[in-house]
Amino acid sequence: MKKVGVECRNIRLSYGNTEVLKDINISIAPGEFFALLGPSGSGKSTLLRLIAGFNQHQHGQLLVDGRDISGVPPWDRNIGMVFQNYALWPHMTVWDNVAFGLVERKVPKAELRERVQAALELVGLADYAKRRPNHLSGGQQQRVALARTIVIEPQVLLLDEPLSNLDKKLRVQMRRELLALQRRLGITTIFVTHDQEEAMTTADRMAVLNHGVVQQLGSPANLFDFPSNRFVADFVGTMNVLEGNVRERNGGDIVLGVDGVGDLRLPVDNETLPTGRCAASFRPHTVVVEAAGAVGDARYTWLPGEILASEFLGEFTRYQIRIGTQQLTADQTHYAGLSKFPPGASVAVGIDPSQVRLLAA
Ligand SMILES: Nc1ncnc2c1ncn2[C@@H]1O[C@H](COP(=O)(O)OP(=O)(O)OP(=O)(O)O)[C@@H](O)[C@H]1O
Repeated sequence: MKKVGVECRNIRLSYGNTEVLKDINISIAPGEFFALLGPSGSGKSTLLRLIAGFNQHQHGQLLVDGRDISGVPPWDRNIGMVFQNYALWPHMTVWDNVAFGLVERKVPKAELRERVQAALELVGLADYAKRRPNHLSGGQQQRVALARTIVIEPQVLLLDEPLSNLDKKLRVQMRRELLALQRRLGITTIFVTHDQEEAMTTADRMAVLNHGVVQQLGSPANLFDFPSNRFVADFVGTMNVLEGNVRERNGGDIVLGVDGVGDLRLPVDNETLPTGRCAASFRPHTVVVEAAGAVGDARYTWLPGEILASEFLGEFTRYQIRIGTQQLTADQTHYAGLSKFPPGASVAVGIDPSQVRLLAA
């Protein structure tokens, strides 16, 4: 099957006076697994439904394979969508659910049988053809919904939070299956989720949406390592933020006077030398915690701190630490027998300047 690209050009959509999508520009490559990530109400489902043809934008263009399909009804789009609640027909067997789209399209019987069988095999449900959906587990129902969509051989597959009804373990298993299936079929896929882990583990690239605006678009690693603003930094993973004023510039370095803490010397990219008020942002796993007074690695900037609280999460311990008048989070890898710092302990907190991103405050 031909792989097609999907492009949103200057798309705007309003419900009454409320602008829900504001000038969306996204270009998805043929065969790409693309995630739309954002909090509740950010406009993810509205955009997905717009691509499916259930919502109509008032401005801009929607191109599939270079052709503007704005105004083309859903059934003429060759786009398949899997809904959050699966939307299976409870009175029909698994077979009939999967066959439905082909019956509608008046596909000849022999071909229909072959395609339904192949779709069920693809999702590992060939032995469940005679069951009804309510006699299946959540994961199996999800697979039926996928088979039902894939069987019509859409050029684009849209998935609206397809894993959110499953428990955590099954969700992890299903997202791997989904990715493997997508790779096998090579079908351009757009996946909506509010779960950053789900987006990061599956997507080739993703867009973070907030209030109907694309905040940033890129590979998961790019967004995680180089968030372009505070919203993305906070939404994709956990981020420490220390606000302050740029006090001095020195070659490739700047000195940030962090409120209530003191100076932090940071290397910056010359082209983006910031001025004025800034936020030094860094991930909890890049922070090192040592006993107060220990001689720490010279690569780090060391600040005195006090443990406020700790959470043991198995693989690591997450500390809340007070430094000056601010608070930060530090994740320390856990090893058997390793003692932990109790609340109230004085510690030295090491910040790795190479891992700090300066963002607009
Ligand atoms: N039919 C509608 N009429 C009016 N407003 C709507 C309609 N559908 C959605 N909205 C509004 O549009 C905004 C975006 O909704 P949308 O469902 O796209 O968000 P979302 O990011 O998918 O959220 P969630 O993760 O909760 O599904 C919300 O403020 C919502 O209230």
